[in-house]
Amino acid sequence: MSKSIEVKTSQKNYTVLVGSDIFEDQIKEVADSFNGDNLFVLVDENVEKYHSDLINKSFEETGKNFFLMTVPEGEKSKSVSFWNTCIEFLLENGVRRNTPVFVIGGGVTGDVGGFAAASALRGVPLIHVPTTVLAMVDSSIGGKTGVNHSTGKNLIGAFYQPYKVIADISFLNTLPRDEWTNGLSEILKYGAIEQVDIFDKAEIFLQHKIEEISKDKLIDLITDCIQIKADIVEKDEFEGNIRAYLNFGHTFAHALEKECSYQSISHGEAVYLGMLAAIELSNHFGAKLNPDKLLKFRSLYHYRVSKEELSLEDLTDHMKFDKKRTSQYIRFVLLDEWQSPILKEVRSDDVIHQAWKVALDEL
Ligand SMILES: O=C(O)C(=O)C[C@@H](O)[C@H](O)[C@H](O)COP(=O)(O)O
Repeated sequence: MSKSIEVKTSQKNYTVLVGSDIFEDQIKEVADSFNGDNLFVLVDENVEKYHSDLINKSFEETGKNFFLMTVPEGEKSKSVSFWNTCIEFLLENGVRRNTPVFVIGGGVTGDVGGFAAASALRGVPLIHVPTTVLAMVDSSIGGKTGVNHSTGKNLIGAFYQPYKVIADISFLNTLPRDEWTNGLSEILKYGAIEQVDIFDKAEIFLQHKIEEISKDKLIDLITDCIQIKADIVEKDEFEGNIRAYLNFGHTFAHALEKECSYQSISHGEAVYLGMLAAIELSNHFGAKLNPDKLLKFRSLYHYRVSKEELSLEDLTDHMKFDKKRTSQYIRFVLLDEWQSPILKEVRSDDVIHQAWKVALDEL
């Protein structure tokens, strides 16, 4: 079974294909749709480790020359310096405006590789091949590309829509368990901001061992999430208003990731705590949200950081670089009720600290 979603944006319309064992055929089909003789491939080092035979065979079968570069794992690759390495790789090997660049990996590879594709020659065709749950349901969709800066996460980048997204769930077979949980947070986010039945569908992660999850149910859930994101992106491509709702929990999360030097906490682990903090903050402003909807999934998260290591003042300071700010105050995505997100400026650090405390008690 495979499912496709069309994403319509001002830059381009594109297809997101979700299925199992679709990689090889899709690479050939996409490669055939371009005239030139060359292809570029940026691939995450772990994906390459487990899937190099499939990747090499698939690109060899296109009959074109392919230049392949490995992207080291981890958030350290989301840097200006590694973006520059990608640019040198593309330019020195003769990338042209019509040369497709395939970016194969999770959120880090997609973000930095996507930004390289967005900026080389002011834009070359980008094909996202997300290989993690997080990248399939979130980061490969909607055109956000970029790298981190010393002042904060994702502060340099561009909106650059891909030519196509190929989400082959067979790559998930080699994904470590904690990486599944990393993606679960973004799935739960869609439940919180938009579609209540996502919470029920996400229970497959509680009910089954990863290897026993039905492929059809997984494809169904991933497709639902992509459709929610596609609908939001179509209405507000450049985050003028409602796209910011996709940032639910992220103002807290990005601060946590920075405080942990992007090492001892993953993006998804941080988003989970960030959503708990955002729920507490929403309740402070009058919502009546029961956090059990999220806490039900707590056992799937294995944190390596303790609350004693974290300073509320430092965490709150990091939030001051958040991109959603339009004044001196931090702007949060909160909920009036489940599936009813709002943007709200919060003026009191004490109120923010209280939200942090409640979330960090989960550590
Ligand atoms: O696509 C979006 O818009 C999102 O905000 C999705 C987020 O889940 C994602 O983590 C995104 O990369 C965060 O972007 P940022 O603009 O807050 O850096």
